[in-house]
Amino acid sequence: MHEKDHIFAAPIAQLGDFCFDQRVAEVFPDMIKRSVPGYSNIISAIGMMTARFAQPDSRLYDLGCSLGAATQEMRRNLTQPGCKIIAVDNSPAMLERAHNHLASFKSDVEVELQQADICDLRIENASVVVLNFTLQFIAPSLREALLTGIYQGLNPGGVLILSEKFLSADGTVNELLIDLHHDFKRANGYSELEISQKRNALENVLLPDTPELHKARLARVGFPHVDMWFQCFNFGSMVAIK
Ligand SMILES: Nc1ncnc2c1ncn2[C@@H]1O[C@H](C[S@+](CC[C@H]([NH3+])C(=O)[O-])CC(=O)[O-])[C@@H](O)[C@H]1O
Ligand SMILES: O=C(O)C(=O)Cc1ccccc1
Repeated sequence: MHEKDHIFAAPIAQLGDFCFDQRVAEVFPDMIKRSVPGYSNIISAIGMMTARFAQPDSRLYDLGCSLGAATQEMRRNLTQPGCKIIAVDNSPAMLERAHNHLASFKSDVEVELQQADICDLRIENASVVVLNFTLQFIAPSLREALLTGIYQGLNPGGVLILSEKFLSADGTVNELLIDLHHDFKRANGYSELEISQKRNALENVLLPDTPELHKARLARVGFPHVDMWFQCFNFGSMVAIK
């Protein structure tokens, strides 16, 4: 059903920056499953946390929704009345496919798809906010303002689920985790060329922070309860509760 990711399989003479265009959108489910250790566990847990944290008559946000995998899991696990899921991405190719993907499931929950820059979005009356591997693509200078907006838009008792690729503060461990991630990609059928070309394409685009920086920043914007709930190699997910 879904296409296999061969985007970096042949040598690319002028390797530009990685972007979420139509070619990436077409192979995205395969790409993310073979590239992000723990991705499917994190998606399941987003559903479980939705079941716990969704408040009646509130909004749930999926920021940088891509094809809507997290949105679908939130929708499937939502039991509170009067809720609406707002799924946002700035890539038209992703949003078009998210629309088709979400339309293929039956559900009574209202989902609003928005093409927008999440940094320009006003978050309101939120009980659940998901940033599933999206903050890492936002310019570092804009990250704190985005998180401040999320904190302010969350209701008391609301949750932010923040999944990211991390940098380890210890250089030796950092190298180990990156090597293990490359082993994971090899085991999933990616060649050395695919691994190195994608790494170069992501270099200026995906800028990871350390877990320590994430925690300090989440505390600074106001979250009283913050911790990592999952990590596999240099990928993981944090929870922040208001
Ligand atoms: N400023 C921005 N505004 C809106 N969207 C953006 C912005 N910058 C990047 N994006 C979007 O963020 C998404 C990041 S992918 C998320 C996976 C998904 N959450 C999943 O659970 O499957 C993560 C990855 O590919 O590693 C892409 O769709 C971008 O278009
Ligand atoms: O593939 C990688 O190296 C990653 O860091 C994960 C990823 C997954 C999908 C799009 C961009 C980055």
